[in-house]
Amino acid sequence: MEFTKGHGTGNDFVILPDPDGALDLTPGLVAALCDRRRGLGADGVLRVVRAAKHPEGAALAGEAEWFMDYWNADGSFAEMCGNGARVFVRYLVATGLAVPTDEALPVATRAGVLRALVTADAVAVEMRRPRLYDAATATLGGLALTGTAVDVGNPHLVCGLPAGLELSALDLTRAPEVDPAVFPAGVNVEFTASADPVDGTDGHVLMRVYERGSAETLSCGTGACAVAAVALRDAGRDTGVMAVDVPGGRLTVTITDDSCWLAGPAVLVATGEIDSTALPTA
Ligand SMILES: N[C@@H](CCC[C@H](N)C(=O)O)C(=O)O
Repeated sequence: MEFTKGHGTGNDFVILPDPDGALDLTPGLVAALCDRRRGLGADGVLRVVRAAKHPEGAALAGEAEWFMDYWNADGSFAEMCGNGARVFVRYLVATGLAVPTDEALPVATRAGVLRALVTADAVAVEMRRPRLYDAATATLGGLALTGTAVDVGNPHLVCGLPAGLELSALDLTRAPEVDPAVFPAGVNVEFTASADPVDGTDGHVLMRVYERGSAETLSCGTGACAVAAVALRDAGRDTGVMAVDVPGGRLTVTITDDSCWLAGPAVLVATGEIDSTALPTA
């Protein structure tokens, strides 16, 4: 099985080319590939399949040639992955499966068709505009933090830290507890602190994330969009440009009246072949 490994601000993925949708990708195989000791190791898998050849992509095949079949490291599905989409587009362009033009490149996902713009240093994707919809609590080792639930195609809970508590003090080796009635399908939880202004932006936020299906990661693109929307709301604004610093680097989120662009580096680091018979079995 051929693979490429890539990452966006440290959020890393195994990319599996499967243009005709022939691969029997199972939750067990995904979890084995993402195993950091006995597999390749990754936060998730991106299967590159023609939209027309994937049951969830077929309806979008008229709008986008390629479908991003995204899986979390534990073998569960997610509707959307912002960094995954950026790395997916980097792969399409690097392998010649798509040719970048001045026009934004469409990509089909479980959350609909997104558009991407590619430069040498960055890939920007237009995400769904974040929708802030509820207040909810995350509890972490006895610390209860109230935050804002946000829909970015996938579910998020954004919790600001109280004054005096550093992001680095949080223990994210365990999942934060959340109310399953508010998040019946689980949730990605972002913890945030504000930071000094960055030139060319309207605000600057630091964030750590515990991802549904992947545990703590170095970055989460949809999470950055959710965090930016909450920070803008807290500043009394609906639109603006936010720098979001994650442990793996910096993402820039630009929210307008009708769009949300997520931008940052997207890097391919290796290509090779996997001996799937040597992977741990589920
Ligand atoms: N890392 C991603 C989000 C991946 C999906 C998430 N774990 C979920 O289950 O919703 C990103 O960059 O957005």
